[in-house]
This record gives sequence, structure tokens and C-alpha cells, in this order.
Amino acid sequence: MNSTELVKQIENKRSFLCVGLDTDPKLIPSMFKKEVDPVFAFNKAVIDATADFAVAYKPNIAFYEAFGPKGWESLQKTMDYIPKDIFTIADAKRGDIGNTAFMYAQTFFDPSCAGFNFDSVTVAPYMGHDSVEPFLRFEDKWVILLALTSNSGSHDFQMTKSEDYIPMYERVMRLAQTWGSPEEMMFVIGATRTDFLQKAREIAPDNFFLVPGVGAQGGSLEDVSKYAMNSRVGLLVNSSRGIIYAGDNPAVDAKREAKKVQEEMAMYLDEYYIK
Ligand SMILES: O=C(O)c1cc(=O)[nH]c(=O)n1[C@@H]1O[C@H](COP(=O)(O)O)[C@@H](O)[C@H]1O
Repeated sequence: MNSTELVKQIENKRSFLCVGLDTDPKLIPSMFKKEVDPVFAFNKAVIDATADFAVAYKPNIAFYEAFGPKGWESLQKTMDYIPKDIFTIADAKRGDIGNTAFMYAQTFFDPSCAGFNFDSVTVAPYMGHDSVEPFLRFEDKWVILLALTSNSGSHDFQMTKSEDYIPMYERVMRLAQTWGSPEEMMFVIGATRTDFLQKAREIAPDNFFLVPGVGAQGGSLEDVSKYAMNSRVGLLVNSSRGIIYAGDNPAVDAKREAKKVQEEMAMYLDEYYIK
């Protein structure tokens, strides 16, 4: 999916919500446990309940690969079920030398390999340009590069400053913009880092940000909208547990939560979105 299609979807749905499909078999409500594939049955119910309010789905790959072939099959069925006009993110946080990175890129982007046709993959920048470039070879596919993450460990490396006082996350964002255009590269900026959202937007005015950390991790949707929205919205805000585990019945509970977030987003679009 290209950025024009993504922005159009955001404007039509008045939403920049990404629903995270972090489906833990232990947390699936009992009504799904009797199904042949409980993970897929649950995801299907969540997708049915939230597709009107979400512009993206982000299956976190860890929750699927932990269960081997069965997990990959649940992921495949989930991907096949997601409506084709909704943006998809393989949250895999990959990063390796070039030829290996290309295999990872094929896994998620090339339907003739593993069978997936994701729009984007999360990638760790630590190994540098040649570990990211292979993901950029695919047309209308996106790299979502970790910049400033939502966890407390983000202080360990991302916030550290070199002799020129530039923090590592800023160095990542500036250099990565020489590797790929805003049409193919997004940055992860945690919603829990509202103090840095404005700065991040200054560093990368045109890139989309994937912003996890609202909902269960407590980030403020209003601050994210206020400080990081750009003239093409430029935001995908993820919530996983806060939506998918909102209650025992996704048709009611996940729907209620997704709708609530979407309505709040519509309000912030009215307030902060200036084309
Ligand atoms: O890349 C991510 O999506 C990500 C980056 C980050 O900085 N923090 C973060 O929480 N995530 C992911 O976003 C999701 C957050 O889930 P909830 O806290 O349940 O909404 C998980 O899948 C995390 O792996």
C-alpha cells in the first residue's frame, strides 16, 4: 500500500488506529478455546469487531512463531482474513547482514515465499544501512525502523549522547532518512515518550510514525496527536491489549474500545490535522 492510499483510508475512517494482534493463547476467552484454531478464531472475531475503526493491523510475530507451524498457520489465516484495504504490519523487529535481511524481507513481503504479503515490517537499525536496504527493494512496502521505543530500556542506548551531544535515536532518524524516502520508511516512536514527540517530528517532518504505548502502557493519545501529527496525519497509533483483551466477547468489548479510540482520534483530527 502506498502513502496516498493510507492517508485516504485515515481520512475516510477518521481514524489512525492500528490494532495489535498480540494473541496469547493463554489469554483467549474460553468461548474460542473449543475451536480447531483458537488463535485464528479469536483474531477473526477481533477483526470483525474492529475493521470499521482501524486503518492497520499489527500481528506481533513473536506470538505466532512461538508455536511453530501451528502459529505460522494461524498467522497466515489471519493475514488472509484482514480486509485488503487495511494496512498490515509484521511486527518482527528484524535486523541482520544483507543477504540474511533479504530473506527476512522475502518472508514478509513476497507472497511466493512464506505466503505472506505484509505492507511493512518493523526493523531494528543497530546493524546499519546494509541491514535495512534489502527491505527497501520491494515496491509499495515499508520499513518501520525502531527509533525511540516505549520501554524503560530505551534509555540504555537510544537516549545516550555522543561527543556532539546528539542522542542515538536522533542519529538513527537523521541517517535513516538518507537510506529511504518517507514513502517507504516510518519510525517507531513510543507514546510513552511524549516529551520527545515534538523533537522527533522536527527531525523527521514527513515520515509516518508508528506509535505504540497508548492503552496498556499509558501513553496519551492527545499528546501524540498534538505534538506529532503532520500535514498527511503521519501517525499510526497502536493499541494491542487495551483493545483485544477488553473483555470476554470481542464483538462487544473490542468493538467498544476500538470505537472509543476512533472517536477520540476523530476529535484530534478535527483539532490538529491541518492539510
Ligand atoms: O514496534 C512496536 O510495535 C513496539 C515498539 C515499542 O517501542 N513498544 C511497543 O510496545 N511495541 C509493540 O507494540 C505493542 C504494544 O502492545 P500493548 O502495550 O498491549 O498496546 C507490542 O506488540 C509491542 O511489541
